[in-house]
Amino acid sequence: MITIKVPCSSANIGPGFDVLGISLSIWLELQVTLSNDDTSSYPLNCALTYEGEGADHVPLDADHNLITRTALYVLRCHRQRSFPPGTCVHVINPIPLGRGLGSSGAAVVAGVILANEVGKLGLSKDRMMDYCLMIERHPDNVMAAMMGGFVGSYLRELDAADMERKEIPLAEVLPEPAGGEDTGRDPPEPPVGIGHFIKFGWAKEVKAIAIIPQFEVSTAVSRSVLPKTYSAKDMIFNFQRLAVLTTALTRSPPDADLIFQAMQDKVHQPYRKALIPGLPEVLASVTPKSHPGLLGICLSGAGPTILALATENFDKIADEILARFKAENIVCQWKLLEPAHEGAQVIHS
Ligand SMILES: Nc1ncnc2c1ncn2[C@@H]1O[C@H](COP(=O)(O)OP(=O)(O)OP(=O)(O)O)[C@@H](O)[C@H]1O
Ligand SMILES: N[C@@H](CCO)C(=O)O
Repeated sequence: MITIKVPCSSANIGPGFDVLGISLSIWLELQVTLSNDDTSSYPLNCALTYEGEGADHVPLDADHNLITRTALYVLRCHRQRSFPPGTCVHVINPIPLGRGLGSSGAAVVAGVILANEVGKLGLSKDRMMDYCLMIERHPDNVMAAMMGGFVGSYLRELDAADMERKEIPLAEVLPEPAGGEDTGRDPPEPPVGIGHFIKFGWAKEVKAIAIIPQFEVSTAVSRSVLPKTYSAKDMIFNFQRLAVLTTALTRSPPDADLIFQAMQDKVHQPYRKALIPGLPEVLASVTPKSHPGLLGICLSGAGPTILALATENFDKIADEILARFKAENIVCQWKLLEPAHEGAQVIHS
């Protein structure tokens, strides 16, 4: 059996919109077997089963599921028209969908690795990232999920021909149904080296409290409310904090006042409050003074999950945030998470 494990991730960490991501300890798992079973009656030759978050509505045929559609894109770029006969994939997904914990990023990373394994493609993690970035076009979640830990990344400026390939509409990269219009043509291959990254340190005492509301905000909707242009003042506000934050989070013991201020943001959070009732009040509800141990608080990815970084007092910090959401009639669960420094893993057994 081949086991593929991909961590969830929290993107932005306040000022680092589309730049920063941290992978965290909730793991999407694929259990993959290549057997003599006849899978020819399944779409694309792949028998897919699923348990966990999204089990009641995630598509379960390989033609429509994000993980297998992603895998098929990579296979077709390598002139393999479907999965090898006898492919069975069981998905175990504890990552809540559409909550800002990188569920789609994990699914895309898992799909690319699935293709690499069943297609015996021998791609490096760096090259697999290019395929991920053709699908999830902002690098923060996929880079953290693939590489692990606290990661900063940028997309390289591509030359005109590569840029054209990179900007091919998503519907052409990832048609749905995936096998619906197999024209026999190979799909657009990604340019090489689209995204570059660096792993930052992470002070060992810093843990992540994820407060997860019981409603979904799709990333596409949450991006559609953002402005197209920003004032120099707001950009400089974020740049100043971003530069300080990436080092502040490596220092032991962490400086709570420095980190709290460095996690403020003027680029995405203010615009997303319309989608997340009570967001400004939640973000203002805990400070290092009111809740010792708290380092900083922000929206996780595109929301609605709230990420609070802290060294202690986890229950009290979570209780306060839960109470603020409750005042808006929003029920949440919360989890204490650790960084997943290893990133995506493949285990052969
Ligand atoms: N395990 C999975 N299997 C199939 N589809 C999935 C899986 N995980 C996520 N998806 C798809 O991705 C969608 C959620 O992606 P979306 O980008 O909106 O949110 P997110 O990735 O959870 O949050 P964020 O990007 O803010 O961290 C789901 O509605 C579903 O279509
Ligand atoms: N940087 C992205 C992360 C969500 O996928 C955003 O905030 O829209």
